[in-house]
Amino acid sequence: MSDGAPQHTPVEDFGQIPAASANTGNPEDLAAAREHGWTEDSALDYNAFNAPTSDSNPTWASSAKVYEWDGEEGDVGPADPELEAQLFEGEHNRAGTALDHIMNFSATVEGPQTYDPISSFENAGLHPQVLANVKLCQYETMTVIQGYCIPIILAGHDLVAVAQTGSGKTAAYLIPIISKLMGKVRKLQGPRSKGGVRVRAEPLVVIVVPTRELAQQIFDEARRLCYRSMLRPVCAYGGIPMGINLQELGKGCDLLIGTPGRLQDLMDKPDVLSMKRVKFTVIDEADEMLHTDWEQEMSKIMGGGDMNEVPDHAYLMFSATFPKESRAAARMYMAEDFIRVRIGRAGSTHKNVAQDIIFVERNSKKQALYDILMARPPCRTLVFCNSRPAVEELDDYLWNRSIPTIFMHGGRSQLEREDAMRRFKGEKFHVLIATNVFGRGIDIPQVNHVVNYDLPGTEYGGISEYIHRIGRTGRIGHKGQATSFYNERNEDIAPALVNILLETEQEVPDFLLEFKPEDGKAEFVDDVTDDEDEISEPTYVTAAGNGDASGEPASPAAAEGGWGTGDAAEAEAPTIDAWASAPSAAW
Ligand SMILES: Nc1ncnc2c1ncn2[C@@H]1O[C@H](COP(=O)(O)OP(=O)(O)OP(=O)(O)O)[C@@H](O)[C@H]1O
Repeated sequence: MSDGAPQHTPVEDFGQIPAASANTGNPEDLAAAREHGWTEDSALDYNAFNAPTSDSNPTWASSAKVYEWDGEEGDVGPADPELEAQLFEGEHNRAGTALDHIMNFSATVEGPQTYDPISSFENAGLHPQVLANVKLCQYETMTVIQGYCIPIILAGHDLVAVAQTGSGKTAAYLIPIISKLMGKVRKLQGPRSKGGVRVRAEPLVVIVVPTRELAQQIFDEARRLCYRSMLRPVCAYGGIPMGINLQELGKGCDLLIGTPGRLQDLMDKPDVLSMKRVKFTVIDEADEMLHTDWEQEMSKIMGGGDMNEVPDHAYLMFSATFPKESRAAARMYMAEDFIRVRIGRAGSTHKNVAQDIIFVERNSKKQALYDILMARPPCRTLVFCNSRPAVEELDDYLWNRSIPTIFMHGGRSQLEREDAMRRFKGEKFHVLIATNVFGRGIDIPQVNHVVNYDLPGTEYGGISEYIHRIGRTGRIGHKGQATSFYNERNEDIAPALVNILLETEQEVPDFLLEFKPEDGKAEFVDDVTDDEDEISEPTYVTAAGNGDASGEPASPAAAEGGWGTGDAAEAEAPTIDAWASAPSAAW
């Protein structure tokens, strides 16, 4: 076991010495793995895992540095070269060359009002510092979901937005929210700590996500987009000492990003956290968060405590999948005039992920995976199993065959989870074996291969989970490979799987042909729109899209890499002074 678990060598045997790095399995396997290019695992300090954690432990991702500016000399603070390098030069995804496959879906907008989409960040009317931060992020082309969501969020609507994995949904909500708040922070913001005295956190934005790793990732994106502003993001999730959260919240907080359990705990401490100023509540991976498993936490977060219930509070929900039952649940929380944006079919995926389905009997899976890893060039690989024991067993097996592995599941300590994450990002060619905890939202550059060692049957999230898992590769215009092991036990997912293969023009293997619809075309009965009787007097507006999933651009603008006319919504980027003096319609 490569990332901290003591099964292979008891922790105490290492004393103060870092663990030996080399896998100690069969010498032939070791030689074969090295010859193939699977690199040595790096040394791991087991003592660090056993060190007592304290509130000042600097290793927690939630303690990462944020830009601090009190605004006394203007809304935009001076550059901080060291932080700037850390935020923008570190490893994060840049758009790949196959961006057209996520740009050519048609968009559907449903709601009482529509907004022309915009097609470039320069013309989106963003706060100049947000625009500068977008440039530092190297976001050059605006993705379709961003072009539709930015004007809707700037206009203050409640929104449900569904778009393919890796299409930039996080920035689609963070950019307009941060832009709208920047320049108004002084007027809106809650207390700030002075002289080290803790204050009560009164965030303007609350972002709820299902996993700790996703909270950390969105926190990082918020740190980038809030750079040089007065806005202060804070991240709070379970598994770390509550004191760490209290310390960060006590400095003041404008954007709070967290997991539901920890947010609920914090809301139970009215002297620590007040929701009375919240202007935006964002539910990311919304279909997952609206699942009945989270009902108690979500009803508290959506309306509990002293939550701001004035209509100037917008609710935004985002996901790549939004099955019908989640859509019904979402409406409970939305204003009557909420807008829905769908890029392509809700729950669809793009063609940048090549999907192979391979028939493998249950007891041959380990060897099959080993063979695949040894047949393909080594790359950053993510392997999904459906249970924690299966993850650990597979990790053991591959590790003993000299493949560098890391494993991750909800049963690991937070220190282990954060270390696993750091190492997976830091090592070039590691294989991360994980449960569904890693299935959604996680954005790690150069994950070139995703393997569904266990396909997610209905009880593990079904086809939605499949879409999210394979979406860990092929992100934002990069190409990726997904391989899934199939046998008779996976028949429950077979019809839906075949539909996805047909929709994305992938080969349907012989053993799945019996599930192919007679006319050979993908059939989706549930994912097009809601039944009319479930919606209160809707006015549907279907916006002209820029194409369809076939990859054919629908307009010359799409062919040029831009799309939509968006004239009405587009505006010249204002100066900082003009921005600060502009009247705000809502606030
Ligand atoms: N306009 C853009 N140009 C280039 N890169 C972008 C742009 N917008 C976002 N990105 C980058 O694309 C990557 C994927 O974005 P993000 O994680 O928000 O995708 P997502 O749609 O939320 O995916 P998922 O459904 O898997 O959560 C991130 O690394 C992000 O920094």
